[in-house]
Amino acid sequence: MNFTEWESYYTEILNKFGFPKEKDEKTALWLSNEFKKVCSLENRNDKIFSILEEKISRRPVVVCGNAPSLEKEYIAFLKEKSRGNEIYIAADGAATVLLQNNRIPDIIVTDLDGKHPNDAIKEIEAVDKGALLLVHAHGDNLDKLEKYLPAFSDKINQNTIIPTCQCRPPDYLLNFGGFTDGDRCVFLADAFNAASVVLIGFDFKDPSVLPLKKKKLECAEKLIQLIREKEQNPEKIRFYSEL
Ligand SMILES: Nc1ncnc2c1ncn2[C@@H]1O[C@H](COP(=O)(O)OP(=O)(O)OP(=O)(O)O)[C@@H](O)[C@H]1O
Ligand SMILES: Nc1nc2c(c(=O)[nH]1)N=C(CO)CN2
Repeated sequence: MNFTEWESYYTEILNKFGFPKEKDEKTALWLSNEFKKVCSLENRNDKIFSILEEKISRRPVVVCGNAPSLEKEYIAFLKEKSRGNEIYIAADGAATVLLQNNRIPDIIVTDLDGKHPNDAIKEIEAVDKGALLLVHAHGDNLDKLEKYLPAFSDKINQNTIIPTCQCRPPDYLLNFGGFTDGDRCVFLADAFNAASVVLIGFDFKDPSVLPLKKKKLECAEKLIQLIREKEQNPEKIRFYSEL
């Protein structure tokens, strides 16, 4: 979804959470400047788009959310449903769970704000092993970006680290739509025309989450539903429980 289409959903989310747009824009600009220091803007978006297209287009995709059910569903998916040719897109802390199960995610979508402090360290490890990292700027993660971005500095120039935001994107940043890391994985797969998307590790009724996370998960559920309704083929995006 491009920004023009995304903007009305974005405004609704800002109002729902009381997040100021200016704070999102400030972090996005900071991230843009970090990229400006080390790489040229010329042809950059073309390169990034072709990298993502090569990874995702016409491929079966497994999107991994980080609900407590993730590990069990991953093991069951591998045993019972996988054809062995899927690419894995992990939402933030889901990357840690995949790594613990000997799977390097192909792509990680993160705001570096996962529930375990170790998640960002594991994401750095996954990038060293070949994962692409979509690193997200929003109004409440500037501190995390400042802390962890230096660990990726040698990769910024190699198009392995792709900066994203939820506001209107400044130079270098991309916005495919979506809010939480998990639903943004689905927006990404949809933007690059995945052949199919299976979601594992999504539990919108998880009783263990705190109220703010619960509210964020409500948004994630609605946004995933929105993408599913836009899809001409209703079978294309399915939760594990629907397989
Ligand atoms: N029950 C759940 N608990 C946590 N995450 C879930 C759950 N169900 C789905 N998810 C998805 O997994 C993603 C990754 O969650 P994680 O807790 O690792 O990161 P997070 O940085 O806290 O997520 P976010 O910042 O997007 O809220 C979430 O963005 C959400 O979309
Ligand atoms: N400003 C702001 N934006 C967000 C936030 C957040 O806490 N603040 N959290 C998100 C997913 O957790 C996504 N976007």
